Amino acid sequence: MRDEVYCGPGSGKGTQCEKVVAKYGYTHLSSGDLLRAEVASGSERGKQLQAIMQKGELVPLDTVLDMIKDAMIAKADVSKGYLIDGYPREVKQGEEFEKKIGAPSLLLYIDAKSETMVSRLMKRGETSGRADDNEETIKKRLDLYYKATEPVIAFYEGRGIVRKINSELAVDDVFAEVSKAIDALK
Ligand SMILES: Nc1nc2c(ncn2[C@@H]2O[C@H](COP(=O)(O)OP(=O)(O)OP(=O)(O)O)[C@@H](O)[C@H]2O)c(=O)[nH]1
Ligand SMILES: O=c1ccn([C@@H]2O[C@H](COP(=O)(O)OP(=O)(O)O)[C@@H](O)[C@H]2O)c(=O)[nH]1
Ligand SMILES: [Mg+2]
Repeated sequence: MRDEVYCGPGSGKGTQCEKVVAKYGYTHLSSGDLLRAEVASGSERGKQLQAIMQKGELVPLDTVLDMIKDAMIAKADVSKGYLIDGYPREVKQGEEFEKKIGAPSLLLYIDAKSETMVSRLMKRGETSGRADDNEETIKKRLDLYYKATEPVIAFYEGRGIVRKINSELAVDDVFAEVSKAIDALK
């Protein structure tokens, strides 16, 4: 079983994923976290990634797919299922994922207004230390989200696996809706 959590920057996907892992025990893979771990390692590849992420652009498709695939394989023996956070970022990435790995069973679309996403990220930026939590990069991330990433939702809507969840509510109320969507799979 494989779920994807999907939505704009700052909509709260990381927050909801943590709660899903605590309740359901899935293996959480955040493409953004995997990329940040590579940056933190100080490797040559990490330096190139940092430059892309600081600008709010997308890292090449194969790089991210390889990282996700390696992380999935590393957990294959013990995993109860995978929760993939913030991926695919563009339709082509989703197509490649299906060719190399498989099709997801549920797509959670955690939806918030763009003003909400911006204000959450600006607030998070006060303490996160993330190089991309600043006004200029947030604007680019949002633009790219609407241009490249939102079409991914339409792509999966055609398969009937999208569950849209309003994340303007308090965290626990959002999670109640997320839980319902996951329980409906069983
Ligand atoms: N009020 C409210 N705040 C939330 C909710 N979910 C997340 N937040 C806050 O919004 C900020 C962003 O949440 P994250 O879970 O880090 O967002 P994300 O979607 O993972 O964002 P990226 O890491 O940029 O992809 C955090 O500082 C949270 O405290 C929610 O449901 N309600
Ligand atoms: O599949 C991915 C996931 C992330 N990123 C890069 O990593 C950054 C942070 O991603 P994350 O999901 O952590 O945060 P978001 O942009 O959703 O706020 C993005 O802006 C991109 O530069 C990427 O290129 N491909
Ligand atoms: Mg996150």
